[in-house]
Amino acid sequence: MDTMDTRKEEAQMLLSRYGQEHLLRYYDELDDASRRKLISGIIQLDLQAVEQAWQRWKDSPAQSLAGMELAPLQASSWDEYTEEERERYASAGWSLLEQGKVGAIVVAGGQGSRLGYEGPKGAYDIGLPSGKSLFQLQAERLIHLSEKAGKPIAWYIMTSPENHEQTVRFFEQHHYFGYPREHCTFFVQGAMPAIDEHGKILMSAKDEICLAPSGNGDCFAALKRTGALLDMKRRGLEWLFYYNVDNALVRVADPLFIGAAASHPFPVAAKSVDKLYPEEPVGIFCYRNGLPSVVEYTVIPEEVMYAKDDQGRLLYRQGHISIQLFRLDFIEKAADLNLPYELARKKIRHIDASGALINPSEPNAYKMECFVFDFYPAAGDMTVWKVRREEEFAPVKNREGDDSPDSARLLLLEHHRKWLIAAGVTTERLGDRQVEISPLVSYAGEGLTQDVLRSLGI
Ligand SMILES: CC(=O)N[C@H]1[C@@H](OP(=O)(O)OP(=O)(O)OC[C@H]2O[C@@H](n3ccc(=O)[nH]c3=O)[C@H](O)[C@@H]2O)O[C@H](CO)[C@@H](O)[C@@H]1O
Repeated sequence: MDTMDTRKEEAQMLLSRYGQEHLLRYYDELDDASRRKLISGIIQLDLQAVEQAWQRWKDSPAQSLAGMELAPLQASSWDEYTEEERERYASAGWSLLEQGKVGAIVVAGGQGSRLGYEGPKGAYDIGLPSGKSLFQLQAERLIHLSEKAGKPIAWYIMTSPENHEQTVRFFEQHHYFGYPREHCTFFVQGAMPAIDEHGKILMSAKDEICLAPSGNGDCFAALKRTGALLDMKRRGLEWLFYYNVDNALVRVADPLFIGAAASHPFPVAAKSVDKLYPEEPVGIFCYRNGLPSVVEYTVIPEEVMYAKDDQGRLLYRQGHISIQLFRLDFIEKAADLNLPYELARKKIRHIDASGALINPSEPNAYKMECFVFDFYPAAGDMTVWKVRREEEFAPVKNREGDDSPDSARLLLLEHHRKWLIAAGVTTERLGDRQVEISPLVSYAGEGLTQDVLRSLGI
């Protein structure tokens, strides 16, 4: 028996243990190169994890809440602190930045399918007068802080197998937006197979398994696998600022947040906003069996979604905006935790048993993802600060309407208008002009002197 046959037999045995033999359905039709490709794709699958996720889902789709005691998580607001306290936190944050102890990680491996954009989401131009992409806005905010701090901020960019090359090329084409290249680390997350309604793994071609990025919860394990975690340790980082690629207003590496988190004993801190309405598509912060958690918006049961407190406000109103700080010792532990995979119903292109391509217009199968917030319980407890939505949260998720490029652009421009008014510019002088202020000029509205305003043509 030649080696190819042996490898096929190995794959067959493995597959039959998990009821996935159909993946070899086309094997005999394939040429040698395709056979090799298919077998190596099969060998790399974590079939046990697929099986576990499927069983869990089948037994109880809203599994995460079964048998759990739920309680709301209260968030503090910056407004509850005195000016003095806020200054103390901000200066603690600056001190950590000046010592180079804070890095930033952007999770940018997602597919952006709701936006209907094929490229990496961070490359998206939301139509600002400057034409800056989301990545550029983030890079310039970090550059601004690191110049003030006099220390570089190590920036880690998580991509997925399907958008890695495009992402790196985008950065190269734009000369890293002026970011010092040696402080920019790209690392690739993992992928998991898509499955159908019966838990069977789908194929995207006769020699190819249908894979999708395995969720942002892979970030810490991927940091470890790729050596990026070692890089963090070498640099002496103590905290990592985590954020979604799609928030046009994110205050990357916010010194106030860093200082506040570092002044508390917990290894995880997060920002939240008050939910606008019960069905708003954001996860909700809560305690589950006494541990800090997030219930994702896709699985919030109605009785939780609409529950009110005695003042008539939403009981579970702290919306998760995916802005976190993680202490490095926590990340090291988290990198070895196996988070459960959740199933998400999506439109997935694949081939059927006859080899015909299925290109669905409605969700037809499941992707498997693990979520970063599933690490929160492991922290024991965490601090959450409520921030002003109009200052820090402008997500770009949908093609149009709420949470779209248009809504994010308007929020950002409105925010900058407020900065100008706070700097003394009258509304008469501004008129209906839309002025965009470069993050290189101002990080959060500071520094808008008369000279700067003149240079902006105001
Ligand atoms: C799972 C998760 O985080 N959900 C949060 C996410 O929802 P949302 O529905 O946006 O979650 P997505 O999983 O689509 O994406 C969140 C972020 O994770 C990245 N990503 C996603 C999948 C993947 O395999 N790899 C990867 O890097 C995406 O590029 C994006 O930056 O943001 C909302 C705020 O805007 C929060 O209220 C949700 O609780």
